[in-house]
Amino acid sequence: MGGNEPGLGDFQPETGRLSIIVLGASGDLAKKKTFPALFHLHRQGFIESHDVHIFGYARSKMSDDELRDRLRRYLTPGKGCEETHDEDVSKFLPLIKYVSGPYDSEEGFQLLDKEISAYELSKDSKEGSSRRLFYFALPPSVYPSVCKMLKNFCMNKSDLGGWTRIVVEKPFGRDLKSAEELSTHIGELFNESQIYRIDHYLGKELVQNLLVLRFANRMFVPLWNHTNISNVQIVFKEDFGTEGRGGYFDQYGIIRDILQNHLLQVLCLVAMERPVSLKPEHIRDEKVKVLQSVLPINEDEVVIGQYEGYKDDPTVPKDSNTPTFATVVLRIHNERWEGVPFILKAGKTMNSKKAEIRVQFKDVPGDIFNSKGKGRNEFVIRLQPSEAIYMKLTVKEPGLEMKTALSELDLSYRQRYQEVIIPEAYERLILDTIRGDQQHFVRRDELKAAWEIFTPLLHRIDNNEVQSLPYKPGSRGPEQADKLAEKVGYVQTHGYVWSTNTEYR
Ligand SMILES: NC(=O)C1=CN([C@@H]2O[C@H](COP(=O)(O)OP(=O)(O)OC[C@H]3O[C@@H](n4cnc5c(N)ncnc54)[C@H](OP(=O)(O)O)[C@@H]3O)[C@@H](O)[C@H]2O)C=CC1
Ligand SMILES: O=C1O[C@H](COP(=O)(O)O)[C@@H](O)[C@H](O)[C@H]1O
Repeated sequence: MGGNEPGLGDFQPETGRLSIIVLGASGDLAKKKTFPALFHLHRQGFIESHDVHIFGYARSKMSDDELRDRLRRYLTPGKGCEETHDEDVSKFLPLIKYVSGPYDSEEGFQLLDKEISAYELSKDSKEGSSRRLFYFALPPSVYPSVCKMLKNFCMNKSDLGGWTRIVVEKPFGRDLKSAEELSTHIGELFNESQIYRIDHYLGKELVQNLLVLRFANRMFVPLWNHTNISNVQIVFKEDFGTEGRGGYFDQYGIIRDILQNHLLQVLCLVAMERPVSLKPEHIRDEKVKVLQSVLPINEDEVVIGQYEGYKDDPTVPKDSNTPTFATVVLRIHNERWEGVPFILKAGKTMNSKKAEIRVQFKDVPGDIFNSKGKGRNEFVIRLQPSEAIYMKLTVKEPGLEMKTALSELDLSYRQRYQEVIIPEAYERLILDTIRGDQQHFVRRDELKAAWEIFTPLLHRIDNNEVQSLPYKPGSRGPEQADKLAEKVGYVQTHGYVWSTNTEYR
């Protein structure tokens, strides 16, 4: 296969030029996420002007300068880089060249290859030593034709230590069958080691911290199981709706958009066993085992909802049953997690914007302080906004009396790491792709196992056999969802006040 991947152990220094090709360069993802991530990598010196060229490819007709002008306003200064920003932008934008063409035309991709080769040769790069990274900022419907075109016309030629890698975005299929068809198709053209299935939640700072927290802290090791943990919630909330993306969103819904990928990936990292090492395959092996241990979803442990006003969007069908909210309880059938509900919850147009993992511990047996009902121990990892890790503990209230209260051990990143710039998820993941590290990407068997979990439920929703309940924009979602969480064991803390600062609420 053109563009071989060196195997572990036969490392070859990378000397060839790097071309990063953003397919779908005129689109939303490209301008909001992909190009800004490349800009920040360039600004920090992770990709350098003498070594890299960036190509945008899309159907729209425009010049290099038109694309650069479009992108300019999305390139925001990093923390502390305000003064050099204009200079940073003026060094970055000239690296971008635009090629226009359809996604299924030989001529378009031949032209793209010609432009990439011309750049490589202009830099004295030997044929076969060049590195080509194709980023699919595209709808999945065109993946098959684009993969075929790349394979036929745009691969790194021969085998002098160069490579060709593709980064594919979600949605990767609509269900098990379509995802497997897509995987088979792409798998016939590219090796698994060339395919980087991106899930940007795996690039978030606190998601990357999960393995360290779990496996580098002795105090968690004996506690992390069904003997001590009552339930785990993994929550994603947005306080805005589909905002003009209604037509797109309606084909997928919140389960395909958030639960099947982002929240399930987080669940894997919370629930997996200790990997043999940090090698990508060892980590991914353990994640697959978790997914394969998830029991079929019980519909009594599902609440789906749709916010009122969703169907006012003219691109959404008037009879749509697509959920914009879902709470789904997953149960992992293994020695560690038997009996512990993993409550996955996601919603649009909710009362707040946040993503967090909340591990709730069981009540203390033989409690002598009568503290039951005042709140349980919780270990909370807030992924966003304002990254934080905190632990809710029962302590003695200061004073002469022996009264207990809930307080916290608090690691707020903004206070603790004041000078640190936390990289954007996309920045980190693109850099991983350049470095050939697949640890934070989804392997084919993981993807399959993830679709196996949700496909039966999704088909029933698609067939209107499970109904979305209405909920008010700005609310907590259908009240049945809170009732479900309570039924499976979550105990809400009443009256706990952490701070008067409303920023976090
Ligand atoms: N370092 C930091 O930044 C720290 C911040 N804090 C802040 O203090 C505040 C309180 O902390 P904490 O208790 O952890 O978080 P919250 O008060 O946000 O929520 C506690 C839990 O109660 C749930 N809940 C809220 N209302 C209801 C309801 N009506 N029915 C059922 N469940 C409900 C929440 O669910 P849901 O997720 O669905 O809303 C969440 O799981 C938060 O704003 C938190 O961010 C606390 C400690 C440290
Ligand atoms: O993948 C998606 O994620 C975003 C939310 O990402 P975040 O990093 O801001 O949490 C969501 O808005 C979008 O619907 C979904 O497709």
